[in-house]
Amino acid sequence: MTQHETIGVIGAGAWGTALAQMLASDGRDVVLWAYEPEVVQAINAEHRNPLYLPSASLAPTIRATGELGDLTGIDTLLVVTPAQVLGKVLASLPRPPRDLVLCSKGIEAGSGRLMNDVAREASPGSAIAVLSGPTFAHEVAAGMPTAVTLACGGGAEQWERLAPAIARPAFRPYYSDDVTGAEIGGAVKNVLAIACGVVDGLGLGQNARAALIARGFSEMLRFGEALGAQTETLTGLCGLGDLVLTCSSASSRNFALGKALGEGASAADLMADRRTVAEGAHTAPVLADLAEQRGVPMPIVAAVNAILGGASAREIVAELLSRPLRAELESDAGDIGA
Ligand SMILES: NC(=O)C1=CN([C@@H]2O[C@H](COP(=O)(O)OP(=O)(O)OC[C@H]3O[C@@H](n4cnc5c(N)ncnc54)[C@H](O)[C@@H]3O)[C@@H](O)[C@H]2O)C=CC1
Ligand SMILES: O=C(CO)COP(=O)(O)O
Repeated sequence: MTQHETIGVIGAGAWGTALAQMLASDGRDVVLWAYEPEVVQAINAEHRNPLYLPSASLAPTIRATGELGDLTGIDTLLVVTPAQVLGKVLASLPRPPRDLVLCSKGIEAGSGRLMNDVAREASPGSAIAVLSGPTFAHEVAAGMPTAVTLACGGGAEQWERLAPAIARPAFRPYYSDDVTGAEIGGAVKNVLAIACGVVDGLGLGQNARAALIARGFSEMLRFGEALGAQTETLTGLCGLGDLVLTCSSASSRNFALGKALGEGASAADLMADRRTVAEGAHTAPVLADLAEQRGVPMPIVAAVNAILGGASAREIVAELLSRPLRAELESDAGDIGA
């Protein structure tokens, strides 16, 4: 039997646990770092993660640990913490690994940095890749077919190392070298998924949701262009693909958060004491600031930010609908003077 390299996964929420299970599906050893001691205990004793992914039975070759030092000597580490703690967790690694594959979706509050910039500083010398796409954790854990963008900052040479380590029969990575684009797709779609949830919660119908997806995608493209992302990256799995998935299903925590807001729940109540992460709620304020600083119009992102800040969802949607009529494409704006 082929001797596979051991892979490490940092973060045993729903997504880290699902990725560990997918990676272990060829019989390889996976070391999974978990933040909570009870998660370490449950995975090692019962091969389950009742806190974050109760539906999955986990492979016995997944070994959980609470010690980041246990990842020392593993060349490939997938990083799957919430975005806001990624830098802190990586800075606690005793030694930077050869390859870091970032799977978290968000922008750092305060600094406005994408995760690859955060990781570069926290883990100097590691080659950085970004894995992102339409990937509900429970489906990946169940072995259902899934495709992702694997954007390799280390180019084709890094892809040659990572693709065989990560691909499985039902898990297909597609190569890209656009790390910035892959990250922007995942971060922005979370905020747009909240918007679609709000529209659903308000009962505004499927036409409105489709309009939000299309106009939200324009915002993603504009922001991506301002930050140097390739448009083609954002039209792929990690942009449009993930946007369509999370804007259409209450399996998305971001969509579900938006739906509850649309139904009238208060943002403060919904965010208090929540165990699972809805990254869009953390990304919206920093994304709205970045867009404003760079002069990128992102009215849907601004609307989500306002609702998360306590504004009435119904009033904010009414404001969005009363904006002046304009050209759909910026390239046509000059024709009608708008
Ligand atoms: N769940 C999914 O289907 C997918 C999630 N993602 C992304 O993966 C990242 C992680 O999300 P999930 O695994 O879903 O999380 P989750 O919502 O299932 O669990 C929360 C996670 O945060 C960890 N955590 C809480 N406080 C922490 C701290 N101070 N330090 C370190 N870890 C802490 C918990 O241990 C747990 O791993 C997010 O950025 C998310 O956007 C990406 C693709 C799919
Ligand atoms: O990113 C995801 C699927 O690709 C998961 O979305 P949620 O974080 O909204 O559940």
